[in-house]
Amino acid sequence: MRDLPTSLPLRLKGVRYAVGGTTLIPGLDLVLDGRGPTAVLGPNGAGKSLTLRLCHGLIRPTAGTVDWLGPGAAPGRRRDAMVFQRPVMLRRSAFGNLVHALALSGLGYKARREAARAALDRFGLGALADRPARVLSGGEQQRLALARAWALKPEVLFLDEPTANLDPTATRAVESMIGEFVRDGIKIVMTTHDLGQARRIAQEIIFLDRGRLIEQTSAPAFFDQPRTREAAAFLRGDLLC
Ligand SMILES: Nc1ncnc2c1ncn2[C@@H]1O[C@H](COP(=O)(O)OP(=O)(O)OP(=O)(O)O)[C@@H](O)[C@H]1O
Repeated sequence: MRDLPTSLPLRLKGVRYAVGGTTLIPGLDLVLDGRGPTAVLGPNGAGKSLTLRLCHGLIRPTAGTVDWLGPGAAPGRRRDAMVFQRPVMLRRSAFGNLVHALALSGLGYKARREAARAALDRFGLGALADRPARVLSGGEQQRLALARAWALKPEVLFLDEPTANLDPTATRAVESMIGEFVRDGIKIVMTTHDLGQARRIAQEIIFLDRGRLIEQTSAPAFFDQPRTREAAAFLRGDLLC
């Protein structure tokens, strides 16, 4: 068990995000603390992926601020990782992909090879170590991407629809890995369209609609007694308009 994340809370204050004159996120105020796992829910186009990308620093807000406020937060210190719906694998073996990511994080030759091996073994991927990563199945690649992220020892892991293209068996395998991350003390923030998955995994729900934060609440409260008309309609499967 790792210590609780020390870089959190992460605060988005007055965040606006626009592309080419079109405002996609009009103004987002959000605080992510050590509670969780957190599921970010909302209809297509609600701004879930953009919000994760803003949190992770992949895109910069047009206005407003994104700040890590915890006692362990320090400028330039990497404390979060992100895994995408379609993982990006380099043209090398599964093991080579992990070693490469660990090299970029600054680990020396021997340490990164040991850490890569440990990550593959920990998640039952040892048999895939020498296979070219790009020929692995979608489920195997996603598990490899998660093992690669875990090997970097993030405090916070952003997952953007990690099981969107996976069959039930691969989905279960990914959810089981997420469970292990949580037990390791990693704060999970994930988007999903699978409400069953959100119920299984999340303790906190962030519900977005049209780039706005509509609700941030505990998962039981969200599913049993949504406070807003938008959330209730979303849970009923109604189109939001
Ligand atoms: N680079 C971009 N240029 C223009 N529009 C964009 C860009 N990136 C995202 N958008 C738009 O911003 C809105 C929010 O996108 P985002 O991907 O965050 O939605 P989402 O909630 O993750 O949706 P989904 O559930 O469909 O994946 C969408 O309408 C999308 O088309």
